[in-house]
Amino acid sequence: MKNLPDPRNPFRIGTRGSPLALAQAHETRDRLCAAFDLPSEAFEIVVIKTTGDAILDRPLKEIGGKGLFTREIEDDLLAGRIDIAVHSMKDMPVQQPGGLTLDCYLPREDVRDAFIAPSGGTLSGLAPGTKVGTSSLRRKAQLLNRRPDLEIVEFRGNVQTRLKKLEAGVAHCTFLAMAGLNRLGMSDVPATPIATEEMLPAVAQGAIGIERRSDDGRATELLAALHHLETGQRLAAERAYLAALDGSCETPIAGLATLDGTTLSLRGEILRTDGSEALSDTRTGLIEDGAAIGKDLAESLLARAGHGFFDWRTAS
Ligand SMILES: NCc1[nH]cc(CCC(=O)O)c1CC(=O)O
Repeated sequence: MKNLPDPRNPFRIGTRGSPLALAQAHETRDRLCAAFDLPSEAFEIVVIKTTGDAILDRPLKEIGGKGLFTREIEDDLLAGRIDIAVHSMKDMPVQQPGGLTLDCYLPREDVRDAFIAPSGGTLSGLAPGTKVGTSSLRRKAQLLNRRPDLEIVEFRGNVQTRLKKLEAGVAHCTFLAMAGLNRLGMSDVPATPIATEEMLPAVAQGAIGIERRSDDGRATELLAALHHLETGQRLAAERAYLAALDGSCETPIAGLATLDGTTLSLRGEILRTDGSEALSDTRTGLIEDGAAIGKDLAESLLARAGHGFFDWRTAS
């Protein structure tokens, strides 16, 4: 490959500044160094402060929802201030702005949610009225669906902030993605993984995506060497499902694709925000039909839900 980055002309990797985002950017840099036998100085990690990082005291859906953490990074990418942007795919809208391409995924981490209770206890053993901290509409609805007797406490901030809130007694327990804990190397956190049959994760949970300007030939070549095929195939189905559901941060939606030989299975769940109703189903087909499987599953769930399933959106 001609025109490889070098320390005098480093390739700029844009990221948010949270510890998890930085870990993901470093993983991206390390993989690029290994794939092209380059020194780490050939890359520069550029930290971008986003509005979502600055506002910590309000629920995400009030300040702009999904895309809030990524729009400003995408502006820097379009303006040429960075060469690629590293994202948690779980936080990415299904469509990218014109001029940008998102088709490079790193190998997916553990997709499961984890139950975190520093003062002990199990998820099934929680006493009625226990305070559970989460700001995720999906986790809140899934939990209330099974345990309407629990109390949900709004809980934003990065992994470290949430753990501090638990210590301070704001809530008794919380949920975090295993992927985040693993990528941060936080094996000391008392985390119990929850089986996906028990709590279906968010679409794209555990996957890192790398975005580039569509016309940047160098970035296209560099990222082609990093792309993980199976992760891309699973996300194609999950994101087609999300797109057909018109999913945003404001709707409790879960979805997970798994591969077995030439077959892809996609399980999806949609819930009323208060947890009073949950609908789920699974579709299986050929891996290359992932996008159609996603759309088909979404449409059948929406048909069962009927008009008004998500109507709380206009009600409050
Ligand atoms: N919405 C925040 C967010 N985005 C991605 C992750 C975790 C890592 C991942 O799923 O890749 C988290 C935190 C969490 O849910 O615990």
